Amino acid sequence: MTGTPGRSVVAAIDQGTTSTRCLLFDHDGQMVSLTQREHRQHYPRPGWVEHDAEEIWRVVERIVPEAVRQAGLEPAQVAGLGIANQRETTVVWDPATGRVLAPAITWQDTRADELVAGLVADGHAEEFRRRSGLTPAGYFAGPRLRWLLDHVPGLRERAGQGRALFGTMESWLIWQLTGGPEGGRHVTDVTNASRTMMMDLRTHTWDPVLLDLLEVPPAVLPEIVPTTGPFGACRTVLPGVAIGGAIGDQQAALVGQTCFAPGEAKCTYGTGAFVLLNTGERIVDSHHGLIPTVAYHLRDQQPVYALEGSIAVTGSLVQWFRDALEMIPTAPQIETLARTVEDNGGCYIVPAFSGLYAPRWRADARGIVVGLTSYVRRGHLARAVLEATGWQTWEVVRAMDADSGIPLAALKVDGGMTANHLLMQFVADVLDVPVERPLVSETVSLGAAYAAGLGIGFWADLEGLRRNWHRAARWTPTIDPEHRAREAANWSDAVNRALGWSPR
Ligand SMILES: Nc1ncnc2c1ncn2[C@@H]1O[C@H](COP(=O)(O)OP(=O)(O)O)[C@@H](O)[C@H]1O
Ligand SMILES: O=P(O)(O)OC[C@H](O)CO
Repeated sequence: MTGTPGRSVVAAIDQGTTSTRCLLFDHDGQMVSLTQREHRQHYPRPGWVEHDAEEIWRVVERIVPEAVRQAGLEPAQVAGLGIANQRETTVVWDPATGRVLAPAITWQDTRADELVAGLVADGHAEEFRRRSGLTPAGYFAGPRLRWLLDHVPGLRERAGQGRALFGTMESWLIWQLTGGPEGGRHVTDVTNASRTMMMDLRTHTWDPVLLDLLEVPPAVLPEIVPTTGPFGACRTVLPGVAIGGAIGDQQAALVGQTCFAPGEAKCTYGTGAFVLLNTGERIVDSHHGLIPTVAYHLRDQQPVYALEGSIAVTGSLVQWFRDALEMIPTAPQIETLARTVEDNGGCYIVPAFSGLYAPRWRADARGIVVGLTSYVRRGHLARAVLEATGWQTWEVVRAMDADSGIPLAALKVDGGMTANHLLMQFVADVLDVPVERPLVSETVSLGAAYAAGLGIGFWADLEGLRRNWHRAARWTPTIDPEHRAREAANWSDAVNRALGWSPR
């Protein structure tokens, strides 16, 4: 065993879309304690989704010491801290006061779509693709920063003078943890920076041409560092504890699932769903709507890349079914309701609430329910809600097979929705590959802990971590291929009907 004697655990913060968790892991990757707290979601206009970054920081200040206390430990017994975060969510703050200068614009927010459409219409799409690897979309952080610079009074002037800082959530938290206005470090990890449309995917530096196109002053940007930092040590919350790693949450899940070899893939089913395929040192240029992205970069090693299919709406459709339509009292009860019927009754739901992300990237799509007849019951709708997640995964995996030339052999899954057996069986059926869930379902936190632990020498190498992965559940395909083909055709037809919706 490596690590410092007396320091027996690594702490991980998983700053997610709906809540923040703090987990402590021991050397075998076993969870020692967990604390969690939700934060508020703000929907000031249709298509806008905001968070209060100060509220999230207060949550972190509270839950991290709680997790250490719950484990019966002192901060001095924590070997290191790792951070995983919701990606693309854009924060701007005042370095003198540590106060935010605007609400954080989250990754689900569509307000930058128009701006991106303008950049594309002006012929800049290829430039962004060539340099950042990304097909321009309002999903990425750079366009959101530009929106803020254009709309928050005085922000552009402040930014040019170094009186405003930009960061994604991990950057904001690291700055606070390392001292805030008293010398906090303004850094971002490379996996998060690769989601901004401002970073050169090969050199891992801010690209001056893209900054010009987005009219972003360099003074506002954090320094890009590898996944394992250096980030410095905490001056508050866990004083003296080294921040050993920071990583976007979907990349963290890839690490937590130990998908370290090219060809290994995972899908995390939370608010949205994110399929990541490890492509090793190769950047795979997508022709089918996927995102080449940095998977992780361990200091002094070659960066590892991934191909990603980002699906905006999966678990949030279940939430909508629960809260807006009041069809079920709790999310897990969707499975009970769906099991009251044999099939979807001819009904399909395309949840294009934020347009459609991968592989179609159509900002002009909106949600539809098709195939309604008087035969359709609530149970059929519940099936259609769950099947929407399966078919969206199918579209992404098909695109991945085409782009990478590596047909998927199996899919490792995690996230809140994987508690749903009906859904996981459906995913195995439509993908026609086995689907596997690990014993430690908190893979995002585990991945953040692994990043931190590798950064500080608590764990020696990636390969050793594979021994910590244990299978808890496996679903294998059982569907009749002809039935699958018919249903796939119906789904594709439904998606086509969701495109190009532009109400007057
Ligand atoms: N049994 C279930 N069946 C289907 N969906 C579920 C189930 N349990 C939770 N969910 C959905 O999973 C999501 C929560 O998963 P989680 O991994 O915590 O998400 P996030 O990290 O995005 O906040 C919610 O959107 C919820 O609707
Ligand atoms: O917080 P999650 O799990 O919903 O993940 C959000 C993604 O990182 C957005 O790209």
